Amino acid sequence: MKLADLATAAGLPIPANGDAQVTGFAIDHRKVAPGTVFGAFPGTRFNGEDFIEAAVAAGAVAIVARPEAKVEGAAHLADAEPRRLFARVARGFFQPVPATVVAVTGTNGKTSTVEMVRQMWRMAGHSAASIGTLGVTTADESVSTGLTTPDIVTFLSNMTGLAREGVTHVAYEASSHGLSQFRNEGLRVMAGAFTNLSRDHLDYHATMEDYFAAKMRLFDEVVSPDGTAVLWSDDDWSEQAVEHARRRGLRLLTVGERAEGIRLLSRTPTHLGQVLELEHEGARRKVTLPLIGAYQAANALVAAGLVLASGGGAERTFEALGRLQPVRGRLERAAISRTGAPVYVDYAHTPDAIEAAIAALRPHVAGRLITVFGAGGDRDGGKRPEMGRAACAGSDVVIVTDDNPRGEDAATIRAAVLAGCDGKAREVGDRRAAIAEAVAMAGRDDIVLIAGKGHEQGQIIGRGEAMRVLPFDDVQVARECTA
Ligand SMILES: CC(=O)N[C@H]1[C@@H](OP(=O)(O)OP(=O)(O)OC[C@H]2O[C@@H](n3ccc(=O)[nH]c3=O)[C@H](O)[C@@H]2O)O[C@H](CO)[C@@H](O)[C@@H]1O[C@H](C)C(=O)N[C@@H](C)C(=O)N[C@H](CCC(=O)O)C(=O)O
Ligand SMILES: Nc1ncnc2c1ncn2[C@@H]1O[C@H](COP(=O)(O)OP(=O)(O)OP(=O)(O)O)[C@@H](O)[C@H]1O
Ligand SMILES: N[C@H](CCC[C@H](N)C(=O)O)C(=O)O
Ligand SMILES: [Mg+2]
Repeated sequence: MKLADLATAAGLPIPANGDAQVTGFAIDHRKVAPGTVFGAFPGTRFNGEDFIEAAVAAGAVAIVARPEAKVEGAAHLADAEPRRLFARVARGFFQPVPATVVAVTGTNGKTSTVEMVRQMWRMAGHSAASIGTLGVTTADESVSTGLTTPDIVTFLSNMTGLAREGVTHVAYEASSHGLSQFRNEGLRVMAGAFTNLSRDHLDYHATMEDYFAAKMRLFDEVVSPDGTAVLWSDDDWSEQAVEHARRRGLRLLTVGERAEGIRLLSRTPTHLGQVLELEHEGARRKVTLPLIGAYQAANALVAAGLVLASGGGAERTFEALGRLQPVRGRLERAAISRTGAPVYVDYAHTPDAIEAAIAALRPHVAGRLITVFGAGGDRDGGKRPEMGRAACAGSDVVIVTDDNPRGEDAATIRAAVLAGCDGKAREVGDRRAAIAEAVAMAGRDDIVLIAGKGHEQGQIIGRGEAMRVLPFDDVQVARECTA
């Protein structure tokens, strides 16, 4: 593909070396080969502009960078927001892409929702994939990418790879980091969903308003102008999210108790799931969801909204809700203790999520709810006491332990969590010992909740060069402790 063609498609003037063949795209200069378009972005640790010379020496034919960057020996594709321009230029190169793409943003529920959308599309006979925290998941396999939102080159090449394998439908998770760094765009997004907003990542975003604004880029810019916004209606931020979608002229599909699109009339927990009464386009429906918890009902309904917004028929879509499979590490029943207490593993790692996970289990607890959790290092420190408060308010016994201390002192993190606990929690730093203690004390009527790591396979210790990942899997450890 010629550089001139890509420039024209991106609405740019044709560069002097427009005849150059483009062979690939890179945002890391170490991945530049002859014919690469290199994106040079100022980042949090490095300034990519420092590597422009090296990229040109390695054969880059064009550099996407801010106007003030110094570029010699290659075309300078300039924009004040070079990450956005990079996505726009790359979209011409990464072809084909799946025809039906939808995205989900929100503090909690993204992974669950994209996975449910994938399952429902598959039930409708489509070749579907999801991309997010669990990696790239298709009907056959799940391949981890390390981050929730991979970098833009990985994102677009995954899309092309999936399209070449025949995948026609993709649901992806749009994290606030990903959205603010333009890591996931460059293709037509038919619908976008908003699940909720609550405290997280205030180490990266200055205020909740900034955090919300980052998420709203999904409706302001990423979803196609003729697309649909699917909005959970019952969150404190829902109305403002509706405003963003409306201002952009997107079609609206609200979902929830206060919604007009898919209205949740009632929700009745059963032993293994819940019965939902819904109203959609004037028709009342009863759905038996084989998953517990209000939060899983919310995610399932938002998923249904996305399936409808991408062309799914109502009958089939609502019927599919009854056949959803559990999402890994989200209220996953990992084991039953020797006394008969169920042990659940959940990925709750924000105050709101801990509250939601506890609320999901409460109707099923006859005795005590025993919660084991910790907070991650090198992440928003302010959420720690709030997580402690949420856990202690809703549980009968709380054990505070470690969860990926990363570059921080684990005891200091635990102390910050315990500061929200009013002396109600005990502290067991070693996560395996903490889980063992919870399981050992659980009687027949009790339930154990192990929160924070969900599907994760390791305990991250140290930072930078010193970082190590010690194998750790809450589900497996729960099984070992109950064996
Ligand atoms: C804070 C943050 O989000 N950083 C992400 C960001 O890095 P950055 O742009 O700041 O990169 P940088 O290291 O400062 O380098 C700047 C530029 O120079 C380039 N460079 C750098 C060094 C070099 O030798 N040569 C070179 O070309 C880099 O490729 C980069 O383009 O862009 C990188 C590529 O897209 C990401 O890998 C990186 O994620 C880091 C590793 C990370 O830990 N991110 C987490 C916080 C994250 O994004 N998490 C969210 C999920 C959060 C949630 O919803 O809970 C996610 O979406 O995964
Ligand atoms: N709709 C929801 N409302 C409140 N809490 C939720 C909701 N959905 C999920 N949660 C909580 O958040 C946890 C993580 O869910 P999930 O992985 O689907 O979210 P995510 O948005 O992908 O998270 P991350 O930002 O880490 O990628 C769940 O285990 C649960 O505790
Ligand atoms: N996407 C989230 C995952 C957090 C998971 C939790 N186990 C932790 O390490 O805090 C983050 O990177 O902030
Ligand atoms: Mg996720």
